[in-house]
Amino acid sequence: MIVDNVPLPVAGVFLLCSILLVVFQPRRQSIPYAPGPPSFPLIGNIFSVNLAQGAWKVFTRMKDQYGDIIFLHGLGTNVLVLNSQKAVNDLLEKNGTNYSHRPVFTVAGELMGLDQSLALIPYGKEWREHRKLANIALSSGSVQKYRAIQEDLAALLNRDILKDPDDFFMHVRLAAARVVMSVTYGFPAHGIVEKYIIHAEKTMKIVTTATVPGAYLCDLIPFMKHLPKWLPFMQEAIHGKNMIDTLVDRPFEHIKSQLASGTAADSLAKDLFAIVGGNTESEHRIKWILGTMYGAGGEATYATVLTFIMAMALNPEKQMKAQQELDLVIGTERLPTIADVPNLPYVKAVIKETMRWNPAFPLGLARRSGEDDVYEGYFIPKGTIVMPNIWAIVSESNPKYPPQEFIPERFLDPLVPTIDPSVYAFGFGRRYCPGRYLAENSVSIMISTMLAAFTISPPANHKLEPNFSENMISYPKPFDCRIAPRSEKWARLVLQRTEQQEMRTGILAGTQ
Ligand code: HEM
Repeated sequence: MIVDNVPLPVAGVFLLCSILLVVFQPRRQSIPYAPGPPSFPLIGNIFSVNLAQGAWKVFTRMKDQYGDIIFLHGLGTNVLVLNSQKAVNDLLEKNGTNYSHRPVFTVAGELMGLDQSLALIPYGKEWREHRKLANIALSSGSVQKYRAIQEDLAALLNRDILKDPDDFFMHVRLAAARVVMSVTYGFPAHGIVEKYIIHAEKTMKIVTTATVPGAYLCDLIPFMKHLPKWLPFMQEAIHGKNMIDTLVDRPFEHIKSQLASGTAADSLAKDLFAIVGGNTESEHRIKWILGTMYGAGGEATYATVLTFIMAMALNPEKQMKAQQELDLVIGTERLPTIADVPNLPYVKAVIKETMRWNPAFPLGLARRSGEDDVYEGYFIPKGTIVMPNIWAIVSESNPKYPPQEFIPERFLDPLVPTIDPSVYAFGFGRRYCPGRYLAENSVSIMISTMLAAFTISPPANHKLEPNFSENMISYPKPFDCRIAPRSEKWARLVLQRTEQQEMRTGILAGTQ
């Protein structure tokens, strides 16, 4: 929790106010809250888990003691953790009317302006308008027209890795961002776009830190937003707002001028303008939908592909099995395409296992309850922050196969079926990830082409340990591995593939 940048006396006054609020708030009825860690007078048990750092593992361990739902409370904030697929289904899927709100983030939402983005907009009329457009533009049918771009950009990723394998983190990051940028705005992969991507990365660091429930004391004590602007957390909010405004505005102005001059390529932007036209209200909406796609879409794709690279370096025999399947089904004369993936059951199992082994959003994206509710005999007050613990769902997914091990075969076992990650990795119910189909195509083409062209091995001089960051989006922490073409022939094929597409489309040539 970011409390260290608020002067102590100020924090003290607001802490006192919130304690008084808690003490004098109306008493609830006698239905008990769900179990949770020991509670202290006034501050409750809200500080017993650090919500901003790896809380999913702590909650999963607590499941043995407290069960499928865990309640934390304190300083006027209530948090309910859902530790099983059943609890998630019962609340987030079946009772979507009550559980499709997002937490109120005073700093990220109100002060930085993110409450205009589809991911944070309060559940209601405006969210439905945004969501309707996003669903049309990103439906499984609509995203088919981006397949060729996704394949081209996966080929470009392979070329970058071939030329400079040690910098694979950067190449994957750039590839994931390029896909979202090309699909969202139709911009080519080089030139000014790289500046947009660098800016987006810096902005997303701010966003993912600020949108963890309780990240700022001000989120727990909202009237702190009236404090002077010179306070460090207010300065952070002002800086965040400037960064977010630039992220949303700059590419939008760029695409608008391309649309006006008739030079815009196929993109979500073009589709959305065609659907709703361009009055001021709809322009504002389109601007924020596009900005959200572009912000939300890259990070999780990047995290998933890096997790795959780490899994391959740790599991050479699984990698070999996938390569044998590719050689048998596709041959050794070309890279796979998105259309090939359904014919590659083991490669598909590797992709699913990657999303299960370390899900990009281990604690989902938090929700908020709109009304008081009772579940399994426990009281859930209105305004409770609800966290689906995807990590716990993953752990319960198949007792026959240890959850911490990378075993794609778990998805091919007809006798003891494992839950498909599409059931949890992209969220739940009405706020389910609208970018799922696009993301699945990106992830599967990047993974299958890398499997076809390269062998990924652990570093020669030290043991590789699987370590992941513990933020809202979980990535592998920086690690070394060796990535080499499977043969000279594969190296040539990778180069030829990008040369052909550069000649064919010019999309990679950087013509702005
Ligand atoms: C592997 C890649 C991805 C993963 C694992 C992923 C996962 C998720 C998850 C877990 C949520 C929260 C849903 C909930 O509250 O239940 C979400 C929301 C969202 N995702 Fe994705 N996502 C990915 C890629 C994308 C892409 C490519 C886009 C856009 C092009 C996108 C756009 C969004 C948006 C706009 C939301 C907010 C939806 C709302 O609040 O109504 N995501 N995603």
